[in-house]
Amino acid sequence: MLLELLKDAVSVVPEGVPGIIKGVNADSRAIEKGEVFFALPGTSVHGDKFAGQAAQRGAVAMVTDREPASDPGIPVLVVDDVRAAYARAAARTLAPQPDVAVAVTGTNGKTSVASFVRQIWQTSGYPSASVGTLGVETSDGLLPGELTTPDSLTIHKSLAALKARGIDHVAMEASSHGLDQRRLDGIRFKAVGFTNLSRDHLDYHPDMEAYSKAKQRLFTDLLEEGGSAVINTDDPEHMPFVFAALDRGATLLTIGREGAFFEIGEIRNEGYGQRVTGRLVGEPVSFLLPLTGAFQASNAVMAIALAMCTGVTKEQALAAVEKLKGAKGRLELVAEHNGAAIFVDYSHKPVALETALASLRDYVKGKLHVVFGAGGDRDKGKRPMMGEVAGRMADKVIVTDDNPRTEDAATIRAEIMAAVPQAVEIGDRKTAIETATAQLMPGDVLLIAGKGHEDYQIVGTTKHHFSDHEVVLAALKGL
Ligand SMILES: CC(=O)N[C@H]1[C@@H](OP(=O)(O)OP(=O)(O)OC[C@H]2O[C@@H](n3ccc(=O)[nH]c3=O)[C@H](O)[C@@H]2O)O[C@H](CO)[C@@H](O)[C@@H]1O[C@H](C)C(=O)N[C@@H](C)C(=O)N[C@H](CCC(=O)O)C(=O)O
Ligand SMILES: Nc1ncnc2c1ncn2[C@@H]1O[C@H](COP(=O)(O)OP(=O)(O)OP(=O)(O)O)[C@@H](O)[C@H]1O
Ligand SMILES: N[C@H](CCC[C@H](N)C(=O)O)C(=O)O
Ligand SMILES: [Mg+2]
Repeated sequence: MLLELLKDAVSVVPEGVPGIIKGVNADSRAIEKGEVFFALPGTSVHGDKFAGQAAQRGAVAMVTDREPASDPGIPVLVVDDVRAAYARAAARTLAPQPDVAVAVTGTNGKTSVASFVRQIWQTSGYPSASVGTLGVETSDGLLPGELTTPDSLTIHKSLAALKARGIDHVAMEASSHGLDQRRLDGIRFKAVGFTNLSRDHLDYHPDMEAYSKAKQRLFTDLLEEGGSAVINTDDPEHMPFVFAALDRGATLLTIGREGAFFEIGEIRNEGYGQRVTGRLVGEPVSFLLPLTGAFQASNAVMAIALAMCTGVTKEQALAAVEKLKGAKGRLELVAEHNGAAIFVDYSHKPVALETALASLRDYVKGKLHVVFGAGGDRDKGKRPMMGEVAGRMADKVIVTDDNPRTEDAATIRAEIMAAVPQAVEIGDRKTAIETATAQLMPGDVLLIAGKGHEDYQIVGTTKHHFSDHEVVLAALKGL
């Protein structure tokens, strides 16, 4: 790997760096001989603390954003935005990447939209992948990952592997953490999308404006020149994204009830699916979406727009959405029992929970039940908000555990229960699900919210195997 490649990422290459470098890494524990160590300002510690270890393991230089307190014994280069430099260096050293990348941001719907874009591309004849909360997915299967937007090095290793397999189309989820931490800065997107903005992650971002600004980076900084921006104008927070797109000189495609690119007209339930009618660039269109919940119509329309920005025709896109499969655990009908329906959903934020419960109300002839909790070591403000939503939207509420992590699980439950005192508290998630399923009467609907695709419960720092799907099916067998 030529040192030349680094020059794109940093303005001046320090004296003494050899002509050939092996690669880049921001983790001193994983540095290999011949690599350049990027010392990043972390949320818990600054990477420069580990410069000595990096040098000892064979780093040939260090790039960072402040003068190190002590001489690490290797050349040091100080840059303004070392996270961005790291992302660009990772991109250059691991090039090439797939030719066509699109990304979607927003509080809810990213995983669904990325998956739908991948499926539309695939059905239209483009080998493709999605990268996000579920991991890296292709038509061959899923490689699970840890983060929604992985770190730059992981992303570029994945992209390089996809390219090597002949995959040239990739749809990515851009989380606010990922955007703020520049994890995607080495990628230029041909099209980007904004779904919606509501409360989440205020443990990380100082306020909602900072949270929105982090998401706007996708439009202001990462969209390639002449690229396209798809915006859901049904969301009240969409305007800053329109301005960001216009500032960038992007082609603007609006979708929603008043969308100019796709105007959503009527959405009518057909069984657990729905018939969507509207206008695509003024022309009347209609498709049968085999998914539950009006929010999925919005996600599908966004995916149609992103796919059409990248070579898919209107006819291909409309045919492909009729075959869409929902992302695992996104308002997924897991079982029907005794005339009642049981859904698993990944709503772990107030608006998502409200959206899921509102979507299911259409199917309730008896009572709407919900079992949910809230994650530990995450935004605490969400807890009473989710409690309030459940109390208002459901008839029977059970509050349980959802990844308490290093927090006291009973305290998390109490913070939810404060806003929904009529709820029943059952900490053990398995018992909570068993109790709820045993209560179901004909015409009832049960929503098990928060975990979706997850197959674990994190208590302390230990991941225990736990799947809402498995517990539901086992509980029904016992009834
Ligand atoms: C709060 C947060 O976002 N942390 C992420 C961040 O870590 P950090 O930079 O703060 O790490 P740090 O521990 O302070 O260390 C600073 C630097 O020192 C380096 N280091 C550290 C120790 C050592 O011995 N040697 C060493 O070199 C680290 O590699 C790092 O470069 O950067 C790391 C590498 O990219 C991430 O793995 C890590 O994600 C943690 C595990 C995490 O839980 N993140 C979640 C909150 C997250 O990012 N979630 C979003 C949103 C999900 C959603 O949409 O709901 C996601 O995209 O998944
Ligand atoms: N367009 C939407 N509007 C409102 N709620 C939605 C929308 N799409 C999905 N949801 C709700 O949000 C949940 C998560 O959906 P999805 O995984 O697609 O979103 P995400 O943005 O990827 O979430 P995360 O930030 O956890 O990665 C769904 O299970 C559903 O309850
Ligand atoms: N990517 C999300 C996942 C949350 C899922 C939920 N089950 C929880 O643990 O809170 C986050 O880190 O906030
Ligand atoms: Mg996601």
